Parts: sequence; structure tokens; C-alpha cells
Amino acid sequence: MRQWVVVVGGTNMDVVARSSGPFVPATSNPGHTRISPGGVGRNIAANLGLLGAPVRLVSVVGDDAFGEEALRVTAACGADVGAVRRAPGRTGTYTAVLDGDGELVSAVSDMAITDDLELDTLHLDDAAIVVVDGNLAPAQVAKVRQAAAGTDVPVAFEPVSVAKAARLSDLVRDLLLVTPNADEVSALTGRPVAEWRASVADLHDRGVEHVWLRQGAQGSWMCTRGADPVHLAAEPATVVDVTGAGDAMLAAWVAAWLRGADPVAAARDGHHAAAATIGSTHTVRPDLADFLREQS
Ligand SMILES: Nc1ncnc2c1ncn2[C@@H]1O[C@H](COP(=O)(O)OP(=O)(O)O)[C@@H](O)[C@H]1O
Ligand SMILES: O=c1[nH]cc([C@@H]2O[C@H](COP(=O)(O)O)[C@@H](O)[C@H]2O)c(=O)[nH]1
Repeated sequence: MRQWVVVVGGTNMDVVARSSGPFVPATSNPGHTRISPGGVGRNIAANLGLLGAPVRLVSVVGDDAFGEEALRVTAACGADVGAVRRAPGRTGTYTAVLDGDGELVSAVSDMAITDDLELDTLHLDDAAIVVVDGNLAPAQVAKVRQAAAGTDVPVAFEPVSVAKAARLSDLVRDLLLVTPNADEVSALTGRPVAEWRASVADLHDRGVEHVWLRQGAQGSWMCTRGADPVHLAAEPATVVDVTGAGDAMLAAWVAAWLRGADPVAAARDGHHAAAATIGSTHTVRPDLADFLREQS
């Protein structure tokens, strides 16, 4: 039976340092640092596991202690990590600095090992949906798309950043869902940022069913082909740490979609999950399911 979510993407160890007060550049700011597993693909899989969805992560980690820890924590969230490759070398890292308000100041991601992810034999016969992390290289995304098309499995795509969206723009077509912000949708279509509505229409023309346009604290627009766009407000939240909000949001949408929810109701769950995540120090909040239950 087709019931699995297959998430294909990166796994990192995140080093996230939050300054105690206003961040002052080029000096040593007092603060607090946490080290915990991250990576867009791995975060989505971990959140889905916590929400009770049958989820398999297809990823790669190094043969180091970070890789061991990332696998252990992700499995403890309920995700199947049997298809995560352990390659010789160091696990990917994401090193971020947050200001005293929990907002991102700057970050460096070093995930060269993700290039070692071979996707020639991606088995999707039991998959209900495939989620693709935009950190993958174009050739890897093309392979996932080919496998999904071959087994008729819908694909959701997380663009990650403007630079990454730009290099994958040709591959963003015939999707169930894509989740850009206005800058990323502009990178996908080549239109000016202000013309995001026209960009959304372009993506619909390319066979994308749902474009979920994110606007940070301003909420999001769920734009479904052939329907009027629906605006969803972000929930009021005290920002503790913004890391991983977008990943939790997408995971909650997929979990709701799997249960048969319509795209707007699923997006509401997504905003609950984002608020839960930014309101906690965790990149993936262990009590996410309890939090969503209380909201609904
Ligand atoms: N300052 C904020 N206040 C309230 N909610 C926020 C804030 N920043 C982000 N969010 C929530 O987190 C979601 C994801 O944030 P966004 O910045 O759009 O994506 P990403 O985490 O991928 O950069 C938003 O849609 C919103 O629900
Ligand atoms: O180039 C990248 N930046 C960031 C991430 C990951 O994204 C998460 C932060 O997500 P968000 O941008 O939604 O806050 C972190 O766990 C980090 O490891 C990544 O995989 N690749």
C-alpha cells in the first residue's frame, strides 16, 4: 500500500549560537550555543515522524560522531533512517548566529557530503508522496523527479534559498506543492519579486498544483491552480529561535494532506507548527504533536 512519505535531502549537525543581547558584529558576543541535528530534509522527516506519519529519510551522513548522533535522534523521532547512507568523511554542518531576539544574523552551511547521495535506485513503490529538499544538486533532483514520475508519486519541493532555487528552476514543474517566499519564486520564474502573483501563475502553468507562498511574520498565501488564493495569518509567537520553522511548516502540511485535509486546512496546521518551532529552542520540537493537538 502507498502510505509512506519519502523525504530526500540533507542531514546536518547545526551549531546555533544565540547572542544574549543585541548582536554586535566583529566582537565576541556573550550568548548560548546549542548543537543538534538539522538539515532541511532531515528536519522534515523528523517532524513527520513526530506527527505519526510513516516516513523514510533518504540522505547521507559522514562516518563521524555527528552522523551517528543525527541518525540516533532522527530515528528517535520515529523516522525510518535505514536508507540514510554513511559515507566516508564528515557530516554536513550548518553554523548560525542569532541575535538576542532569536532572528538569524548570518549562517554558513557546509554540506558537500550531500553530493555523495546516489539516487539511481530510489524505490518509491510504497510512497504516497516524495518531499525534495532544494539543497540537492540539479542532477539529484532530476533523478528523484524521474523516479516519482515513473511510479506516479506526487512531489513536494522546498526551495531553501534564492541561489538554490535559481539553479533548480527548470526542474520546478509538475509538482503537488512548492513552498517559496517572494524572492525564491522570483528566482524560479525570472520575474521581479513584486510580481509574485504572476510568478505563481507561471508555476501553475508549469503544472504545479499548490504554490504556498511564505511571507515570514506576515503569514502565507495558499495558491491552488484554478482557485482563488487564500491568505493565512502567521500565529502571534514570541520568537525564541527561528531555525527550522519552514521545515516544520512543510512537514505539518504533508501530515495533514496524508490524512486527507484540503490544502488550506493543511496550511493552517503548517502555521501552528511554525509557531511551535519558533517559540522553542528546538529546531525540531519533540512535543510537536501535542502542540498541534492543542491548537486544533
Ligand atoms: N517573526 C515571526 N513571528 C511570527 N511567526 C513567524 C515569524 N517568523 C516566521 N514565522 C512563522 O514561521 C513561518 C516560516 O517562516 P519563513 O520565514 O516564512 O520561512 P523559513 O523558516 O523557511 O525562512 C512563517 O510562515 C510564520 O508562520
Ligand atoms: O544551506 C542550508 N541552510 C540551512 C539548512 C538547514 O536548514 C535548517 C534551518 O531551516 P530554516 O531555514 O527553515 O530556519 C537547519 O537545520 C539547517 O541545517 C540546510 O540544510 N542547508
